[in-house]
Amino acid sequence: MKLVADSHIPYLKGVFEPFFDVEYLPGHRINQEVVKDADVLIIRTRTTCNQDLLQGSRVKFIASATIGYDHIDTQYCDSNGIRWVTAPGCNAAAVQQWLGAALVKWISSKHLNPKTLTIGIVGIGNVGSKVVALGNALGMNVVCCDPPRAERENIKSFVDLHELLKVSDIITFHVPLTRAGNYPTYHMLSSKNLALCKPTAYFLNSSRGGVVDEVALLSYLEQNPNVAVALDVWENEPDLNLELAKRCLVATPHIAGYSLEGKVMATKMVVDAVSRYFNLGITLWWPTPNPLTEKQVIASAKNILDLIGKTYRIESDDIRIIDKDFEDYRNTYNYRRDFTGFKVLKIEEDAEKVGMLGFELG
Ligand SMILES: NC(=O)C1=CN([C@@H]2O[C@H](COP(=O)(O)OP(=O)(O)OC[C@H]3O[C@@H](n4cnc5c(N)ncnc54)[C@H](O)[C@@H]3O)[C@@H](O)[C@H]2O)C=CC1
Ligand SMILES: O=C(O)C(=O)[C@H](O)COP(=O)(O)O
Repeated sequence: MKLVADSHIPYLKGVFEPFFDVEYLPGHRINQEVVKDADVLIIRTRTTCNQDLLQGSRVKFIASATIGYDHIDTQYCDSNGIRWVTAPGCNAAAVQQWLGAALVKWISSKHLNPKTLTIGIVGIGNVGSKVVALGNALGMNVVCCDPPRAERENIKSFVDLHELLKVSDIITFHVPLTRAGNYPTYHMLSSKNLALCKPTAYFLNSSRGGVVDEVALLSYLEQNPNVAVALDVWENEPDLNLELAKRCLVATPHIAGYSLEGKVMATKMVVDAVSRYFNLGITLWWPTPNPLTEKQVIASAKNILDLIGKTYRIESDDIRIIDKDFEDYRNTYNYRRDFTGFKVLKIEEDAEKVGMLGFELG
């Protein structure tokens, strides 16, 4: 059997060679020709798995080493007997850290007190829940919107999107990109919705580019100079809306999820999934040596904001200073450690909140 894998999934090489003919290719080069005699695909966001790619192939199993799956035509797969899986939650802590670092940058540049701010979180899944914890740890007023969950779980404390947009100082999106269903997210930050927001708000998007209408956001920014924006995801990656990027406080090339922990976990989840599906007997797989066994040590921090800043300087990933193109930067990224990769020896304030964010205190 043949397995085709994205060559930029770390720690995968060697794992499946005893069981399959394995071919590694950059995600965008996994095309119909390559896939036609493949049985398994292990992919990232860079391979669009739809009828064009899959029709006439032998593929029966697709594992994506990602949280999001808008690059998979799930309907086509389901109706053609192709099983597909993802890696839910794998890099949620990395996105939480990106968000934290983007908040630190805004709060410190404006000399704000986090305790006076309301954070509106859209999408309370694996990532959104970690952002709730972050907001709570910073003493913010936290407002949540997730209509699918509110409906399914009868949650009364969630508000609707319009309400969230009106009351929030910080508005952050953690939803899948969807164009159909009862609650589509495509362009949910539209010019109509922007008009409801405070003219001093901070908008953050680390979910998918299409969630924000970039044309509407740019024009809103031009009319509201006190608005701030942090974007990690873009409508036409890797082609950027450079005008919008120029006006952002934070502009990064889709690396919010790029922690060492997130990447190891994503690979582990796809390895386990392929092993289970094909009964390969690979159990308790971790890379050897496991790069996560050693934590990085932070000797001391003043408070949570200082601690976050010590784990990640988001400026270093700014699209306007990096000397590589978008995809090259991602493909050669030096995966950072997220909060779970740090041990904190001493913190002057907020010690009781450190554990809430996944740090080890010791
Ligand atoms: N920038 C990056 O590197 C990364 C981006 N992502 C993106 O973040 C998204 C969210 O990730 P997770 O939290 O792990 O996904 P998740 O599936 O755990 O949670 C998504 C939540 O959004 C909710 N939702 C769906 N439609 C909604 C709507 N119209 N309004 C409000 N809420 C809605 C769902 O009910 C669910 O609770 C992923 O789908 C992915 O596209 C994920 C990881 C890394
Ligand atoms: O997990 C997701 O969803 C993401 O957006 C990833 O962080 C992006 O990862 P790649 O598959 O593009 O490496």
